[in-house]
Amino acid sequence: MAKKIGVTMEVGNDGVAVITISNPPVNSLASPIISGLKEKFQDANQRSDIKAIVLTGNGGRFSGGFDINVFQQVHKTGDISLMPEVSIDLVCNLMEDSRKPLVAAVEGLALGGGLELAMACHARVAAPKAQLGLPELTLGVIPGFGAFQVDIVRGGQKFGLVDALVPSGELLSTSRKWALDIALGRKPFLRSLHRTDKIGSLSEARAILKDTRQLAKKIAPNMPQHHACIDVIEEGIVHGGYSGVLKEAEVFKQLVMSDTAKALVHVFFAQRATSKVPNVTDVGLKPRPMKKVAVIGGGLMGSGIATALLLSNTRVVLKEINPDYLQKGIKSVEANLKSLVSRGKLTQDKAGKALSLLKGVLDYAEFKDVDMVIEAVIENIQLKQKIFKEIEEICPPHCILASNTSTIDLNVIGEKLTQKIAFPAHIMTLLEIVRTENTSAQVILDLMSLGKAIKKVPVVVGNCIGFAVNRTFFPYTQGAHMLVNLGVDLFRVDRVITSFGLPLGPFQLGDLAGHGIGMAVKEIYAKAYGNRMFRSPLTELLVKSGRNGKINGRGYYIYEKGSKPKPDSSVLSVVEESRKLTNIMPGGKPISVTDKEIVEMILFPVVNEACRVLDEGVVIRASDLDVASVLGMSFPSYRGGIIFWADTVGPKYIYEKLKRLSETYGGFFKPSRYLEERAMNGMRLSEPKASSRSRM
Ligand SMILES: CCCCCCCCCCCCC[C@H](O)CC(=O)SCCNC(=O)CCNC(=O)[C@H](O)C(C)(C)COP(=O)(O)OP(=O)(O)OC[C@H]1O[C@@H](n2cnc3c(N)ncnc32)[C@H](O)[C@@H]1OP(=O)(O)O
Repeated sequence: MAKKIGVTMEVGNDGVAVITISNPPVNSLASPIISGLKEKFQDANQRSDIKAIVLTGNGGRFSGGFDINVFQQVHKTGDISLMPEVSIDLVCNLMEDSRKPLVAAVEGLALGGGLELAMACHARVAAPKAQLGLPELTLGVIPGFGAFQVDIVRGGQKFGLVDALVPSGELLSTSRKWALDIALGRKPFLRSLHRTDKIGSLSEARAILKDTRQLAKKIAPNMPQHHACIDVIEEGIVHGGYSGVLKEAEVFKQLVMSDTAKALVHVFFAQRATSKVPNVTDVGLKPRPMKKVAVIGGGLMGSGIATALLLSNTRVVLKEINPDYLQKGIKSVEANLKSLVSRGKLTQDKAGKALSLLKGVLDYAEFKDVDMVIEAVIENIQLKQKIFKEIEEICPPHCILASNTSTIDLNVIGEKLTQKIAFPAHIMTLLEIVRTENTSAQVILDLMSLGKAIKKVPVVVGNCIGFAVNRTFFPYTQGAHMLVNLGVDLFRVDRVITSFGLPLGPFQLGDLAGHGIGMAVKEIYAKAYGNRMFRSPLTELLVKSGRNGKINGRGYYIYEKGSKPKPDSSVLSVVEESRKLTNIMPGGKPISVTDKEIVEMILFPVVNEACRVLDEGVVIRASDLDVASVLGMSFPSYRGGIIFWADTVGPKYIYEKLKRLSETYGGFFKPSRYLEERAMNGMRLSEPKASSRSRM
């Protein structure tokens, strides 16, 4: 059924006009909605039978904000005129300065422009679970409907953003009465843009703005929108609310066209596109409920997976090999839940309920009626094969057998099985659901549904060593090791990469993950991708010197409780030993590189491997790999993800740079066929492939 888009107005016998926004699923402020609002507000202000106005949203949601599809159109066409020039006309003239009182009845959510419309009203009545927010910064823009000109931009009744909280069933009636009370002078007729009672002196304001500018420089050095917010707030404080709204519209227009906005809007839609899997989500299948799930292995990953499942109200059977390990695993789950409670993310009551769904076992007796088994033991192929062979005899036919492996080829784990199996890999925000040629569409759908239930972002990927993320990023650490063996300071490498936007540089990341893991899987990668790997002895030497990483307080950095990691200068002797063994410094002298070259020598090989991932069809679409790089490797979202960023830099430039580097430093930098083809033909890396070669 076609969705109903528009703005309606119903006038009651009480003389109150209820104006309702309708644009499923989130009542976004698309062009027809904005013109409909202008028409209804004009009409309501002219009609003598209307004393007051209530604004609300259809379907239990007020409004999810301005239509982000318009941003995407502007980015595709470069035509900024697609953006409505409405701030002053709609928000100021027709709402703020309306002769008749306007009350917002807010249910569900009021985000971005949705919240700004509510703020332009003369009062706001909300239902208890309403979500209020200004997420524009996450899209690379700023609120463009005057939010920053209202002197209360924080949520909740306490700060005056919401005047009353009432149960959903009383929302409209309370809002109507509130609007009438304002019309009859029984409640104040407050125009936000005119309010200055909460603004201090100019000097006080300027001091706060100065500190805020310092903070913005620190937390968002690479993004313009945070600094732009401060500029428009200052404009409003110094020159008044109306000037501030005009400044917002002007700055909004500039930011919409910024690279940051293009990247963040791309990631917004890319993340939602991952839910669309051809021949899985478009063939009428329904996901099956996962009522009871077994987790084998109560270590860091197993207990984390068990915790996520329990929080989604799933019964969990946690199996370990002996009572000590089992007790440790259960304690880890308890600690995970306790940490959520202490951080205010979970009530004590819900934590108790979640824990009541957990059962620890030492054998497979409880596996007879499980809907799924997730193996989360150490990365040992024989052990994994043995476990799956054992449980295949016991589990019911419909049961999904899954592994948490982040590296091992699934066909190898499952080679001794007769059953069809599927394997979700790493559980973080990103959930790579890895499919083999044996995995049915139904199982994929079940896993996608379970992934969403445990608040992850599922991305369906093909089967190869490292799957999508770890495969794409294996050159990340190796490029850094090459630079250090070429004489570049390792702490400088980390600083440059964090300045680029990754939260941790490659060396600090290695400390965090633990260097033992890297060594355990090194041979698996060498067997699969050896012809293009840089083999560095640095990790082995580091571990041999007693430095396993954060886990034992020392790696490349020193880790002391309560303080930030400190570079460990004593590690440089280990680095020197590695440099002697690799002996790759030209003429025995350290190379001289710029910061830009450090970024290129580390991330261009990653782009190169990403091209091979696209070429082999390991992902359905390039934007899935962007999402996977952002959520799985913390690649900066404001650069759009690994492929989006590479297309911004330019495939030809990357290809030529890699070609020159490979002539100097060897096969690690050798451009892939996919990259060469696209560079030579002037094609973007994200353009879908013509051929259908795929691992899916
Ligand atoms: C000549 C030119 C002059 C120019 C001058 C400029 C003047 C200014 C004019 C513009 C003023 C701008 C005003 C405002 O300040 C700017 C904004 O409002 S920006 C948008 C702010 N809102 C958001 O960021 C919210 C984004 N959405 C979400 O966070 C979530 O979707 C949700 C709302 C919390 C709902 O979450 P879920 O229930 O999980 O659902 P999904 O996320 O899967 O979404 C479902 C479906 O809806 C689509 N969608 C969601 N939000 C929007 C949106 N704001 N616009 C369009 N579409 C939206 C989403 O893509 C999904 O679609 P599907 O995948 O199902 O097709």
